[in-house]
Amino acid sequence: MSVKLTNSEQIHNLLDQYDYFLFDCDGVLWLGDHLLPSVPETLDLLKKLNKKCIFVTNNSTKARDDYLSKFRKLGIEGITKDEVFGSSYASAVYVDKILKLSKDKKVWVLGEEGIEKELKELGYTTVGGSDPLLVEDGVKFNPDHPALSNLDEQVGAVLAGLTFNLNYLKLSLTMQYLLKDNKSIPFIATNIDSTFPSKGKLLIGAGSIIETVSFASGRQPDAVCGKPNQAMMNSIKADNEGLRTNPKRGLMIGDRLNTDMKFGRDGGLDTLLVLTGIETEENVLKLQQDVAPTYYAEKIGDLFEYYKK
Ligand SMILES: O=C(O)[C@H](O)[C@H](O)COP(=O)(O)O
Ligand SMILES: [Mg+2]
Repeated sequence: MSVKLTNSEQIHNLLDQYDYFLFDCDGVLWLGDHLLPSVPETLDLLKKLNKKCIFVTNNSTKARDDYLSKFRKLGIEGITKDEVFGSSYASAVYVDKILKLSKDKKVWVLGEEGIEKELKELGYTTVGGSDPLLVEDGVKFNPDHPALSNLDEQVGAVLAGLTFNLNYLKLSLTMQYLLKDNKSIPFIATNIDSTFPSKGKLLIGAGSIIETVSFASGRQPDAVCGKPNQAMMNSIKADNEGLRTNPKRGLMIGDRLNTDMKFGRDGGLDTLLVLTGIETEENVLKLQQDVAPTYYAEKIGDLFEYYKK
């Protein structure tokens, strides 16, 4: 049964128990550009207590550098690039190190600049993505659009993730690449999140967008690189020996059961679910023990707010 964090003694005991705090971002630290309550104070408290904070997001619209800018813009200083892991970075590393795609091949992107930037940083050329030629503001879809009959023969992989700038042309082009060459072009997805938590409402998530081209092409992704895939956990453990040798000194904090909580549990960490994103207390209380988070709380800021009481 998950323990709800509601008092100072629980928080003091929790802070003594863990050295590594892995934070999901959307629905935990912020909702879009709205910082959630007492987040800076909580991160400052953890820093004062010499805790290691690492940020792990499935939101592929930004590259790691963009997240550093977002933290600074929201008044959170002192975070370094090696403390930020995103599904755009994890997917680009997959293309480079696992798929071993030759650098003279291109990657078709259904997604935003975060994916493009991480791929480019590894030396890849991308097509699609934020290309302005694929924006059809106010223009009726043209089934004879030249791009649909002039696919780029250099494309050697399709990488799909979250985009807020979706249109029928981008979906249709992605589908053409998934069907091309007898469906042989590798299909990589950044993450499976079905919804995107926004202020007070749930919007369409990357997983639902990817499901569209998956259903239409009759193909499932060959790899899904974000949480709960352990690739990012393994990278984090490779950089943090204390967590590698004793994962129970780590706490994974998130808002989604099938990504964040599974990611932490599968990595051998304890887990804290916060109710500021996707999940509800009612859902948590119905969970079987084997998938229930170790703890849950109304919001991450409760770590600070109860600590000082
Ligand atoms: O739709 C998505 O991709 C996800 O809702 C979103 O980006 C999750 O980000 P996270 O909560 O892992 O920071
Ligand atoms: Mg989240």
